[in-house]
Amino acid sequence: MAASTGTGVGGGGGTGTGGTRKFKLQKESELRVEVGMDSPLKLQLVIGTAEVFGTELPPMFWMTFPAAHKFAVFTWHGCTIELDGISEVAYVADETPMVSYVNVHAVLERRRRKAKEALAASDAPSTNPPAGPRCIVVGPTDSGKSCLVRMLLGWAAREGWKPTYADLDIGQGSITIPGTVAATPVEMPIHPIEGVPLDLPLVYFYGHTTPSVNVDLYKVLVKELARTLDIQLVSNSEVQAAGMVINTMGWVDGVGYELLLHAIETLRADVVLVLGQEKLYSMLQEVLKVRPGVDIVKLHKSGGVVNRNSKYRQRTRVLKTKEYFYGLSNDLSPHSSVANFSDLQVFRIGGGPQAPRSALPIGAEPTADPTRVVPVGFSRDLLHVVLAVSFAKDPEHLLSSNVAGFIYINEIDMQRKKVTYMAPCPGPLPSQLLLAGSLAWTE
Ligand SMILES: Nc1ncnc2c1ncn2[C@@H]1O[C@H](COP(=O)(O)OP(=O)(O)OP(=O)(O)O)[C@@H](O)[C@H]1O
Repeated sequence: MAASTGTGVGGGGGTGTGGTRKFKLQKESELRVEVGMDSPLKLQLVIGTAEVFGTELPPMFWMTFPAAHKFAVFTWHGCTIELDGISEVAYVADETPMVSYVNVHAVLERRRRKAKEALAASDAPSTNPPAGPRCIVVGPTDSGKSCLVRMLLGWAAREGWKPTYADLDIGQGSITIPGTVAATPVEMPIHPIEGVPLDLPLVYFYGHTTPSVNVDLYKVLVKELARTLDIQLVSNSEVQAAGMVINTMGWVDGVGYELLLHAIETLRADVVLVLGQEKLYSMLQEVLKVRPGVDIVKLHKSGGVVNRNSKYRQRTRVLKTKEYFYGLSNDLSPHSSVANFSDLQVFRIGGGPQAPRSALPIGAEPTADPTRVVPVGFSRDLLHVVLAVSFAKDPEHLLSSNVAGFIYINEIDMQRKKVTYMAPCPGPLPSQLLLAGSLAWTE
């Protein structure tokens, strides 16, 4: 990708720059920015029109992007952008894959219209009603999947659709906290800083940030998510016609590849967008040719996508969890409560012997059952752990139930048998059934 560094006007762009500076962008170019690690950066659109990953910027309005944020401001027709604050990187690039991305949007748009017309014409409920496109975005880590997903959702919402956003990325997912698979309808373009507005998302708790910890559990949860979405979609033709945009993990080899195929099949994706990897594209083409009606499209990775190291990813995960309780700019006040150990029941999924040795064939070793629901006693091990509050009515349904939200364990008093926890809002918890994984965070 050719990149013309900083068409700075009266201040200059480039690396590690501070102060106020302007950038003039020609049509179909973008300003790529990496905010400094320690302080936020302000940005405003001075002239013309521009968008950040599918969401239009309001004119003459300073927006504050948090420290370490990486993004691009793209313009279809030309614009002038002003920055104020420290940027590690800020340069203008005139070669982007945006035209190919918007062409995909145009195809999805036609399919939505067709589904809407077909739904309007069919008066009797059917077991296989016409549906909008189910588009899944796949590719290795840091190939720009999440940003493409945002753009496709944003462009659809701008046309008045309400597509369903499903996020299967447990490492860097953006709907609630890491360690979950989730879905939510998107009614308006996703805010470049605040993210998806959470209008009762459907969330399943996996509890870990890598799928290899419990591959079977991950598959069960994706299946449950798909099943519940199917039920919801059938009763709402507007959402049904708008279809889905699905984000996936960047793990595309071995078990990761198997999980991708599982997701494509389980969520019945019919448009597979492969970002930035020829090998993955060929493999999927070969495997999916037996499934007619599935289009596989190869797309270029943007030259602007930034590689994030494991330290950066870990930091993002902590910030995302913190944001759940405190809000993006510390604008929420989480509530602290004390409960008796006997008031709450904590469980973990996975582990424990599957069957007693006596019930197994001679010579066979009992293996851990990855989907077994195991009670967890209160101990200091639960200190600083994030627990999910399940919607399950009883422990038998914990595996298949979605969750209402999360609490954080601040203190465990083993002598008085009391636990102090933080919840996003006051009042009793919607359920006493809690799920633990390996998600923890020290304030
Ligand atoms: N055109 C661009 N200019 C500047 N930054 C960009 C651009 N596109 C993406 N980025 C940034 O690059 C990083 C990686 O992009 P993104 O999150 O979309 O990748 P991903 O494939 O979803 O990664 P992962 O699989 O690891 O979650 C993000 O911080 C994103 O904001």
